[in-house]
Amino acid sequence: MKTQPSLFGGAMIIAGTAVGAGMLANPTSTAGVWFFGSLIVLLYTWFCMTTSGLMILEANLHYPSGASFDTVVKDLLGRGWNLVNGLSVAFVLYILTYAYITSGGGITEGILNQLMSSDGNEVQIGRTAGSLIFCIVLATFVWFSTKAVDRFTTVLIAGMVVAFFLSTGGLIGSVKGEVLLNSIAPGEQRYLPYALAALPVCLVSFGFHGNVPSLVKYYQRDARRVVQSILLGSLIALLIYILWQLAVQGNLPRSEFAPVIAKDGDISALLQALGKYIQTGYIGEVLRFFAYMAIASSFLGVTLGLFDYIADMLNFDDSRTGRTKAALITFLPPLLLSLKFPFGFLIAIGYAGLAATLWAAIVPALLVRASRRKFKDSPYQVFGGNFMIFFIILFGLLNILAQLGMQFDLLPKFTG
Ligand SMILES: N[C@@H](Cc1ccccc1)C(=O)O
Repeated sequence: MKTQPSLFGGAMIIAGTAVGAGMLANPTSTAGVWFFGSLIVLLYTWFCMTTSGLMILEANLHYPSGASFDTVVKDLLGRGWNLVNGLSVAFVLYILTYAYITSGGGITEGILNQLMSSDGNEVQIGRTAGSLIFCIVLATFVWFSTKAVDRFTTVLIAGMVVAFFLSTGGLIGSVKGEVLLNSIAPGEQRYLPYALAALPVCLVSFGFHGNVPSLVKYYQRDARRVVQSILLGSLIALLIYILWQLAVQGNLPRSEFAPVIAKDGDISALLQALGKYIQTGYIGEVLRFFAYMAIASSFLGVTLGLFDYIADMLNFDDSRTGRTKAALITFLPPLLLSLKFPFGFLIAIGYAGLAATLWAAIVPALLVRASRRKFKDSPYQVFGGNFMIFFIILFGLLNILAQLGMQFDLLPKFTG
């Protein structure tokens, strides 16, 4: 008898994918609604994104293992939706892979330069080498197997958790009530107008949905296991985001976010601004390490989803040749793009949000509606009936509204 992979492994794949670049931008994008508002936005987004992940599972279970979006959407919603969905999935996964290679490549370059340089002998390997090394090393795990990704992601997340608690532990110790409550702050006193604008970045930070079909295969269609790992994985992400909000928004006053916002939420700008309020010498180093682990584990999760998606769509088998072909189509385009345009991280995350709303919120709800009509019996059904379908579509529409509102400057913009 084959033994089941552990629950922990699946939860790690989910949490590893979710916790990533989106999270690093959360405190800045929620500066307008500030701490309590951000808790509400985070909880709402967590609930909706977890539920939509479960909806993908429900629809997926009507199809053979390994069937991913392409198969399921085409059958349930038709060719038109499948085209829209396929384009938005590919767009999000590819552009995130690109974003991870640019930022992960930059950090790799920095670390290797530091390691190989000695007094009087400065080594500069360059951004291209950094990106190539980062991408090739991680891509090898994906090419090898899902199990290898699971193992390595677990190691990365362990490192990430340690770095996270070391850095935010220091920050949480110095949280000040008046900063957190913004009670003696000068400047802008309104919060509510900025609630909508906080949604899309939070949506990106709870994105893991490309991995649901992979998990169905991984747990050999054991629905209970997949549900548990989606719940556990997304709860871990939620917990980490709340602590992160507390660490940042409890130290850096709301009125001081201006320079960070001016730099599009750049993480080093954030650390610099924080530096005026606490001692960030070692915290800065550990936070950089944390960001690196977060980016690497998201890279693994996202490209695993993309890899399975491509293999399913182009009918590549699980042989060495099949996997090599899928790997080339997965990694080569974003790698080449990142070598040509090495600095496009934040712009990429922005576009990812809009496209992700479509396939990670709206399409899952439509899939469940269609599959409940088509199949009378389901091995698994998401709670909440038709109301939940409506609730998730509303969430998606609010996000699209927020994105468009920001694009066309129709929403009030918090500038610190
Ligand atoms: N949650 C990931 C991004 C992501 C979005 C959608 C699907 C998969 C991953 C991050 O914050 O980095």
